[in-house]
Amino acid sequence: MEIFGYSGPRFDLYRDDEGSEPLTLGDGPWEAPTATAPIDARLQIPGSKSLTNRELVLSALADAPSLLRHPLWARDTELMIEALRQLGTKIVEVPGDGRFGNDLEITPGELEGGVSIDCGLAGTVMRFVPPLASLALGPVAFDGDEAARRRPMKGTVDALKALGVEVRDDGRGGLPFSLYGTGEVTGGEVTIDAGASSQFVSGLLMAGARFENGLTLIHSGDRVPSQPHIDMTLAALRDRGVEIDDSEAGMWRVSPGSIDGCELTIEPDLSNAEPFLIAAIVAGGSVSIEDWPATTTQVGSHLEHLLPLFGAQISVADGVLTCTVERGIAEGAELPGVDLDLSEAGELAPNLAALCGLCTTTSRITGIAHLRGHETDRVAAIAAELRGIGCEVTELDDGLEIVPGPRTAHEWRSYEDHRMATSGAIVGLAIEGVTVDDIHATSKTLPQFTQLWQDMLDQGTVGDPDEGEDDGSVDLTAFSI
Ligand SMILES: O=C(O)C1=C[C@@H](OP(=O)(O)O)[C@@H](O)[C@H](O)C1
Ligand SMILES: C=C(OP(=O)(O)O)C(=O)O
Repeated sequence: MEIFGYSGPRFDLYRDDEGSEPLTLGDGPWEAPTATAPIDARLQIPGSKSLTNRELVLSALADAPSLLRHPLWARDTELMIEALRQLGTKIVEVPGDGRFGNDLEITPGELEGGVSIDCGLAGTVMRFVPPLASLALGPVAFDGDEAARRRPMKGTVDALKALGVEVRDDGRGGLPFSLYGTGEVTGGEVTIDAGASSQFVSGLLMAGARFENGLTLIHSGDRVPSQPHIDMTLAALRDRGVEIDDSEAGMWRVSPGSIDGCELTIEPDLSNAEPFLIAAIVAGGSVSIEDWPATTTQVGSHLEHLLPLFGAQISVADGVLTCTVERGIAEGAELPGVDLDLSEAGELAPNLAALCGLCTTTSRITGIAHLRGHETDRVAAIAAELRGIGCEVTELDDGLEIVPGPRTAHEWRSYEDHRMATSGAIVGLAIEGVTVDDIHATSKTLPQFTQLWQDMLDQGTVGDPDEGEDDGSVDLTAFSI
């Protein structure tokens, strides 16, 4: 096969049509369980996708080995591991404490081309790996799922071209494309429009430290979304000894220099905790998440102030966050709608929108125009699926207006999007007869989703005499994608 001049072996990860293992989880629609009583559950959530994939990239760019404990094992992170291995990084699984699968030992190597990278549908792979691959010697081809070819890539591609890296593509600025690294990048100043994704900025900044003159990245255009994700990148770089000046809005200066190796434990994915915490609001009762970090760069921590807008009480004690409501929606609680600007926390929008669809008055979610370039056009997908359960939904320029409706049974579509799949599970708690067409989409970041969901419901209900007999723990190492 050939991708813009690159011809060599093609990736075969996760591709049924090319002889890889068939995917097993989502055969046919999944019947979303309905809540029959308030829940009382305590859960462990596997590692953060955003932290795992940043630390993998930084470990590959570092000048010494790193150890990542509790990395996320899911499609997005396995694609990242495979991409970095192909580019010359040694990544070895080592036994961890057994809770979340193996840990990872990463030894950076000379970056080498002559490979083809499967980005799947992972924004972090398609936006973080090309800047790193521009430091390799030789051609590197990039492609991904059909849906990935529709995701914006222009910020990354334009920046690499402006930095003098030879990129061959069809001019759309999307996948597929090939780049031809010479083993070094001079660096310097480059201006891009990062309005479509913060990941353009994050990917360039991480590799920028390794450019000969570092990188001064300037954003021109409307506001960059997902600022907390950029802050996460800056923090991860600084923790590894990289100097960055971000004192001027829309400009980041990364000084050239080495990136330290390190040992660290990946926090649980707080955005993946979201549907479980929302389940308490829908079913009633409480859901607790273990190992909730006291301080974090994860945008999922915004749930601590977002969920109270829906009547939840949030408490954190001894590293456990608990979301409690006195009366759940499924028990008849009537929640007024909300007005939310989610420009910083777009990744939380699909599940919150599902909750808005179960409120009793109109909600507006704004600041999410860029979600049209996520795994699917999430603005359109949320609108279509909420209409399916009887809501009246208007697509706004940068968001959605949701007028709740009669809560009718519906086959909720996932659109290959993990967060669309989990939002179907949320509405299913309150509406009998909801099925999710492809719950397997959750394998992108949480292959254990259905088991954890069922476990949450089985753990015992408030006032249940059997509560406590089963600790309800799910073996998080037992599932693979
Ligand atoms: O850098 C990251 O890890 C992410 C950045 C955000 O991307 P966008 O800025 O494209 O929304 C977020 O939505 C995505 O889930 C993860
Ligand atoms: C937008 C998301 O993913 P990605 O990292 O693929 O952009 C997401 O997880 O909500």
